Amino acid sequence: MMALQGKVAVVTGAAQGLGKGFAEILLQNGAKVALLDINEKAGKELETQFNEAYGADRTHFYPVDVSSDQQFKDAFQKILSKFGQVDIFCNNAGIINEKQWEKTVSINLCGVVRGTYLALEHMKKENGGQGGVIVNVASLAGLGPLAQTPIYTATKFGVVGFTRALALASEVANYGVRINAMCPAFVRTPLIDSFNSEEQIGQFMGLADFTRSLMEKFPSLEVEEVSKGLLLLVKDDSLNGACLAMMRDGAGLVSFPKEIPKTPVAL
Ligand SMILES: NC(=O)C1=CN([C@@H]2O[C@H](COP(=O)(O)OP(=O)(O)OC[C@H]3O[C@@H](n4cnc5c(N)ncnc54)[C@H](O)[C@@H]3O)[C@@H](O)[C@H]2O)C=CC1
Ligand SMILES: CCCCCC(=O)/C=C/C=C\C=C\C=C\[C@@H](O)[C@@H](O)CCCC(=O)O
Repeated sequence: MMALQGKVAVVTGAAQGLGKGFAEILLQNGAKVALLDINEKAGKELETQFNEAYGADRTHFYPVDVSSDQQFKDAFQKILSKFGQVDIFCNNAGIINEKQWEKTVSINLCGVVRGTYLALEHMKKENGGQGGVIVNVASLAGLGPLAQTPIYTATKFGVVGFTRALALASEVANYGVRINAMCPAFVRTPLIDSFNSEEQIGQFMGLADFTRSLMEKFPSLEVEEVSKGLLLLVKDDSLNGACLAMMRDGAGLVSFPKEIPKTPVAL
């Protein structure tokens, strides 16, 4: 089990919702945490709140839009200057916007790739790094489709595929870095109200009742429950390439088939 005392973590989308919960559980377990978010006001307020609760200088906020390569790189350098190292990197920032779908891809998928490559470059043993762990936040919609949000679904499938491929690369090439994904069902944060917003859902607003019925099948989780899942993926040294599915009736590591199950067809 990885001990978190003295480790340095980075969490994107940390100003509210799941990111805030992830940052807090890492602080509670002894890590120092760099908070990254596009929302400067909420981020700075959270920095003050966390430093008061967990000790001065345990947390620092960096304003970053994860769709900007430059902002991400600049912030990473500043984090290294302040904290000296990065051991844990949680790519959590994500949005739902089916109308501005290229923006959604740039944040939800490209943002995860940007953060992961920055972290990997620093952590990889072949670069003289100390190893570490990366956790990418996908969704249950990265394992099965959410009809109302095809672009969001595509980005989350992308996060799962990217995480699994890179985890395999890390194992084969011995990077010394573990890369895992989280796939929670609905979680009580401001994001779940998106299904009712024409601005975010656009042409798929007619499917709101379909999402509502899915929410009855998968009742909302609390941020604190999902945060325990992050802690498991960070601490358990045996987990690389793991996808943790989380639902109200239980959490579990997803078993992916070694062979593709298929029904034969005549060609
Ligand atoms: N709430 C839910 O039901 C579920 C959420 N997720 C995923 O969890 C992650 C976090 O979502 P929530 O906390 O629910 O959402 P949220 O909307 O409450 O928080 C998202 C945070 O990300 C920040 N953010 C947005 N765009 C950004 C950008 N370009 N650069 C940096 N920060 C940015 C926001 O300012 C906000 O602080 C997302 O990746 C989401 O897809 C996964 C499954 C379920
Ligand atoms: C519109 C609000 C979205 C909030 C953010 C989010 O990512 C929430 C996802 C929640 C659930 C997605 C579920 C998708 C499920 C289906 O594809 C289903 O077939 C998966 C089956 C899993 C099972 O074991 O039953």
